[in-house]
Amino acid sequence: MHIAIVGNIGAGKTTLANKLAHHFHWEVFLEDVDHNPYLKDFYDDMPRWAFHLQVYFLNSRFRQTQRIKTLQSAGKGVIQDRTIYEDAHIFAANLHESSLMTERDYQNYLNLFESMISMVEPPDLLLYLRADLPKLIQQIEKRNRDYENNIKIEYLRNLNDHYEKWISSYKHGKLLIVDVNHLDYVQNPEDLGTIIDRINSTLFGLF
Ligand SMILES: Nc1ncnc2c1ncn2[C@@H]1O[C@H](COP(=O)(O)OP(=O)(O)O)[C@@H](O)[C@H]1O
Ligand SMILES: Nc1ncnc2c1ncn2[C@H]1C[C@H](O)[C@@H](COP(=O)(O)O)O1
Repeated sequence: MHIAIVGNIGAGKTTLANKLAHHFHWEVFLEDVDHNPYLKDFYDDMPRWAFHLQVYFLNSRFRQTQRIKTLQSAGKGVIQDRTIYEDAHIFAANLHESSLMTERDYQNYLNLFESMISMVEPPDLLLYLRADLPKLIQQIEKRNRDYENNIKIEYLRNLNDHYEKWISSYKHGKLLIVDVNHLDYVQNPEDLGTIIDRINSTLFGLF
């Protein structure tokens, strides 16, 4: 079983991924953020580092999908924090549309993505955490990563627009949309329970 959690920056993916992995006793696959050699530079100068960062994320995410495949073949359950689909359909697409990545770099990136995606298996469940801008901003501030302090509201809004468009056309498998605007699964166990019930219901038809 493979559940992938998707959503904008600060939506609560990592927090939920850890909680679900603990609940189901499954392995968790998180993003390569702390050791990412481009992320800080990217936030300082997006046009300069957009292509480098996208190639880095694409490769690290692809390697992750191959490790997930191996675990799944061994009958293990996996929770994944963010997917390779988001790199291309959300982040790279947004950078290109915002003129922060050149046409030449974007086409080069897309060709690479197309070569890789044929070897990627979609998750059994895609769990989209939908959050409005105030919630995202509040949680990005709460997390307080220094390089994210200057993220523009416009950037988050554009990403949210891309998420909504992508989710509305997602056809690779089961999809569960959870509105997290009024959920606090950090403080309230009932809120986590509600999400787990919805996952069980979508995946296994329980409840
Ligand atoms: N539903 C929630 N309610 C309250 N706080 C949350 C919730 N989800 C996440 N947080 C907090 O918001 C911050 C960002 O969450 P995180 O899981 O790192 O988001 P993401 O991985 O989507 O970027 C963390 O400090 C986390 O504890
Ligand atoms: N593909 C990406 N392009 C640009 N930025 C990205 C990409 N994937 C992740 N990120 C950024 C967004 C955040 O600053 C960190 C971690 O993501 P988070 O949603 O907080 O888990 O990396």
